[in-house]
Amino acid sequence: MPASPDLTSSDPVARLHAALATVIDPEIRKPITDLDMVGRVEVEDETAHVVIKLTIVGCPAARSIERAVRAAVLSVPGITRDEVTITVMTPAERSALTERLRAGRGAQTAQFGPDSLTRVYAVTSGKGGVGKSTLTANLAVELATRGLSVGLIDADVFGFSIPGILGLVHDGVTQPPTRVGEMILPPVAHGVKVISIGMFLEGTDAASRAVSWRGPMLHRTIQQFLTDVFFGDLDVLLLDLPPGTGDVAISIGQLLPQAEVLVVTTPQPAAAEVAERSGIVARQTGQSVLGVVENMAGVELPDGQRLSIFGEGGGAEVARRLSAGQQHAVPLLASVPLSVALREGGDSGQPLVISTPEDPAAHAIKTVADVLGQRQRGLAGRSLPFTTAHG
Ligand SMILES: Nc1ncnc2c1ncn2[C@@H]1O[C@H](COP(=O)(O)OP(=O)(O)OP(=O)(O)O)[C@@H](O)[C@H]1O
Repeated sequence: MPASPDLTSSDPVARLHAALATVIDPEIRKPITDLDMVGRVEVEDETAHVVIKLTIVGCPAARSIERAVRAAVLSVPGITRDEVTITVMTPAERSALTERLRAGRGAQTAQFGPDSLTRVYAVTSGKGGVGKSTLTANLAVELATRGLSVGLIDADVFGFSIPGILGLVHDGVTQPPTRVGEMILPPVAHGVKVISIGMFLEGTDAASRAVSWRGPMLHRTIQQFLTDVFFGDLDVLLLDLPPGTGDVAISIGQLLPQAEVLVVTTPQPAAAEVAERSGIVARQTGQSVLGVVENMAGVELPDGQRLSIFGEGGGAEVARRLSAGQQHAVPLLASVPLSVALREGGDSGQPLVISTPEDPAAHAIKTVADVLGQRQRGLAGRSLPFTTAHG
């Protein structure tokens, strides 16, 4: 741990360290000084000589780190020139860093176990195409804009759409995560740490990206996401599950028994039964159903008429059915109307909650975020292995 930053120190090297402590690794989201990425720091006349050790060769964040380091160095009073040398950590330094990031957690141990303070929400639906991924992505971004540390696992292995919705697909290529040894650093989109099976598949054509896996392999993939992906200290982890009641839902039940489940449905009465089933499976695997979100609900037209393409009442019906025989009623958390802006935001990688926050659909999504953002399992008061002020 570095000495506490002092930008006013009379020692120019101490001032440089203080300035470098403001540079955050964009992937790990910690100050580079906490990550042992700063090597030699010297001052000669008014020139700062700084050695930065990147975690891996060809680190995608290299450019932005270098830019931030130069800006930080030149912001120090008395420094007018910078000599920044970029090198790479030795394997020993890298594995020491990986160990520290795991904070004593063994290589094979999953994050977010039962004693974790992270709130885990699995978003499920009975049918496909009801807007589960769109809502999950918007909820994650909304929670991140509220200052929470948010991770998102796209466990919809057959229809992974989260990277596209969050703007992580460029020219048909999904931004890959960075690997540091065995550790995988998830790309960050709109403040959310995102991991998706789509990031591990080569090629841009549909055939090479089609996933047809059996249960055990799906289970291993989700398990790997929970062990090898470095999420750091999260307040909230969201999982976008595939539609239905298949293997992934059961794996999540086993791997994350404390997960609470959100059931997404359309207002169509026929969809209610299948949506109810996904909630029941979640319960059978020991998870609790937090609530129901109705999506693609009716919209008010300019002439005041209501257009309900998918009918009315499906959300309330699913909530009613899932409440039957339960000690606590399962609430209908929100009814998200059909929205062109919501669809466009998904297509352009600019989620509605930040691109058009005044849209009625954004308001409904924020109502759900109000519930998810309550920090019953938050990190407050926990002593953490890293300084969190910048992380
Ligand atoms: N409220 C809404 N208004 C308009 N379009 C919406 C709304 N919600 C979702 N959509 C659009 O509907 C389509 C399906 O949404 P999405 O991919 O999120 O569904 P899904 O339930 O995750 O599907 P699957 O699980 O099959 O991948 C997308 O084109 C999305 O932009």
